[in-house]
Amino acid sequence: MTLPRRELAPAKLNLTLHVTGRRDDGYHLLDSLVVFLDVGDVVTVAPGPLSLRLTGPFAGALADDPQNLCLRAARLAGREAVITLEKNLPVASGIGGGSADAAAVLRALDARPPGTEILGADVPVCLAGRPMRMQGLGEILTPLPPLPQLHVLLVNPLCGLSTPAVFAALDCRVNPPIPQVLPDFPDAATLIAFLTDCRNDLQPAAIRLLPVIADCLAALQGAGAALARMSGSGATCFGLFPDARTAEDARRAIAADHPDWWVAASGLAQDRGTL
Ligand SMILES: C[C@@](CO)(OP(=O)(O)O)[C@H](O)COP(=O)(O)OP(=O)(O)OC[C@H]1O[C@@H](n2ccc(N)nc2=O)[C@H](O)[C@@H]1O
Ligand SMILES: Nc1ncnc2c1ncn2[C@@H]1O[C@H](COP(=O)(O)OP(=O)(O)O)[C@@H](O)[C@H]1O
Repeated sequence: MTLPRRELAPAKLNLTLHVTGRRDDGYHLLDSLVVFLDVGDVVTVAPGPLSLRLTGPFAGALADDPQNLCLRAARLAGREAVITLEKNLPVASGIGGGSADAAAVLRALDARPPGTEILGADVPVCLAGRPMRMQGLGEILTPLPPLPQLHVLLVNPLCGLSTPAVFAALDCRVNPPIPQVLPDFPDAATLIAFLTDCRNDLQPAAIRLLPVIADCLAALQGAGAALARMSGSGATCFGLFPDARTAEDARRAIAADHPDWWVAASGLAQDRGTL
C-alpha cells in the first residue's frame, strides 16, 4: 500500500428482518433481505502506524476508542494503517455503520482475514456489498435477483436504542421466514408489494422501548411512502417512495417538521458485484 485509499462504507438497509428462531446460546436466527444505499461513511487508509482520525457530522458520537471497528478490523487483518473515518451515519442506528466501516477498512487494505463476523454479524454482508438474503446470524448469504432502483428516505430520531435490549424485549422469537423462493422483481411496485407482506420482527419491541419510532414511521407514511419500516434493531426507519421527486419532497417536509431528526434521501448503491 503506497497511496492513500478511499473506500465508501455504504449504509446497510434491512428491507425485511424476520426473526425465525433462537439458538441455544441465546442468539436469534434471522432471515433478512439486505441492500446497500448511496449514503454512507467514508474511510481513507494511508501507510503508517495504526491510528484513527474521526471527521464528519457524527464523529463526536464515537469517543477516541481503541475498540472502534475500523481499528479492530485493521488489527484482525494484522495490518498497520493511518485511518480516517468520515462518520456521516448516526451511530448504533440499525444501518450497519460500524460493520460497514470495518468492511471498508478491510477492502482498503485488500485484506479478507477469516472470522470477520467477530467484528459484527453484519460484517460479512457488508464485505459482500451487494443485495443479499442474509440468514443464520448473518453468515449465510445468497445474492438477490436483480433489483429495480428504489427511492429511499431514512429517518432517525437520534435517540439511542440498544440492540441487545431490543432482542431481549421480543414477544415472539419464532416467526415465519421469508418465502423460500423469491420471485423476480421487474419493477419497484412488484418489489414493494412483496416487501409489504414481509416484516421487521424487531419493530414492535423497538417501538415499545422507544415510542418515537412510531412517529418516524407515521411521518414517512404521511409524506407518501408506499412502505415504511424500521431497519435492523432501529431506530432508523425507511420509507420507499414511488419516485425521486416524492422522496425529496418528503425529505424536505419531514426535516422541516422535525429539525432534531436525521433525515436523508438515498437510492440503492451501485452493485459492487463482488463476493
Ligand atoms: C440486528 C442486526 C440485523 O442486521 O443489525 P443492526 O441493528 O446491528 O444494524 C444485526 O444482526 C445485529 O448484529 P450485531 O451488530 O452483531 O449485533 P450486536 O450489537 O453485536 O448484538 C448485541 C446483542 O444482541 C443480541 N443479538 C444480536 C444478533 C442476533 N442475531 N441475535 C441476538 O440475540 C445478542 O444479545 C447480542 O449480544
Ligand atoms: N466505526 C464505528 N461506527 C459506528 N459504531 C461503532 C464504530 N466502532 C465501534 N462502534 C460501536 O458499535 C456499536 C454499533 O454501532 P453501529 O454499527 O453504528 O450500529 P448498528 O449495528 O445498529 O447499525 C455502537 O455502540 C458503537 O459504539
